[in-house]
Amino acid sequence: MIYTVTLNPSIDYVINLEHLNTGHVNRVNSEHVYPGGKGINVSRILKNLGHDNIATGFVSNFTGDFITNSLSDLNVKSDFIKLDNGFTRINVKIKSDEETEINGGGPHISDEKLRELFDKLSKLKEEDILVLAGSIPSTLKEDLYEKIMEQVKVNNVKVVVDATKKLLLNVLKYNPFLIKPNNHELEEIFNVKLETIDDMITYGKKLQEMGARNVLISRGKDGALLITENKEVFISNVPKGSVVNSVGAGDSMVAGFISGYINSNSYEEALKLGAASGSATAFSSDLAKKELIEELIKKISVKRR
Ligand SMILES: Nc1ncnc2c1ncn2[C@@H]1O[C@H](COP(=O)(O)OP(=O)(O)OP(=O)(O)O)[C@@H](O)[C@H]1O
Ligand SMILES: O=P(O)(O)OC[C@@]1(O)O[C@H](CO)[C@@H](O)[C@@H]1O
Repeated sequence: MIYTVTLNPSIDYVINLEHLNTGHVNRVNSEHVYPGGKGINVSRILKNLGHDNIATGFVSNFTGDFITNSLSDLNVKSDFIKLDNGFTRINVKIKSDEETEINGGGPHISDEKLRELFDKLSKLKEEDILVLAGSIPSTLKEDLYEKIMEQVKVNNVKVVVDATKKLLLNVLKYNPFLIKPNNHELEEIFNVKLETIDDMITYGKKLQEMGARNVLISRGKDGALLITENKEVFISNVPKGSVVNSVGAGDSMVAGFISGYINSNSYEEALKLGAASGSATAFSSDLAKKELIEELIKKISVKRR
């Protein structure tokens, strides 16, 4: 089974407006709400691609109910721990001349509730895949992903981590199966400017030397590159299309990669399906549907470096 953990889910409130005038009242042209948070997005795309999975993490209050109800409507299995304080955050995504995001802080998670999560994860087995994705609420310690990995490593669970900075660096010693920084996160981690693909490969390989098995570097509209545990490097293009909403493109790429890998056992195919899924979400108002992913995969070309 595939499990996704979203410690800090969100309702994504996506609004479109001509132009954002800060300091004034703005009226939207259209508005949508989606269950959000990186792990939840991964779960939704996995389900769209035909993989049963279980989304877990913490939810709270009426906004948390929206998350669990929406996932149930979408036939995505979930097993969230309910908090009795605060509320699941609402993240505002403004689509205007540019994309602006305002992400909420999220509720406090007590030690007792954290223990419940650890209990759940202790039951995972070697054949399971665990996806740890997104930020952790500011009230939790930065070593949480590390602690989770330490626990599941005992059972040889394959772990995928999509997180930034210290959160990511700290888990590398537990040899995650896959990490997916974007090129900006890679720059931030090493405090460098990455001008060329070769630069990105050099720094991606450093993350491998620090313990990651496979490193997928997403580059937004410029595609992606993959450095595999077999020391191969693959580079993917992006298909042509108009961008509607790139929120969740990275999560879709992670889900597509996992799906491609499960289906074919080939890293090259995994990258293809990951790239098609990322672009399909960028070209959709909500997360990508299977039909568009299947159409776009025909336009993905992967080159070996
Ligand atoms: N504008 C775009 N046009 C076409 N494909 C895109 C675009 N943006 C993203 N993609 C596809 O999705 C993949 C992931 O996107 P990106 O690098 O933006 O991830 P991310 O920064 O993790 O995104 P997010 O945090 O919004 O989910 C890219 O590697 C690319 O394949
Ligand atoms: O605050 P975090 O956890 O870093 O990111 C949360 C978030 O921006 O990520 C997803 C897109 O990747 C959205 O669904 C969600 O609102």
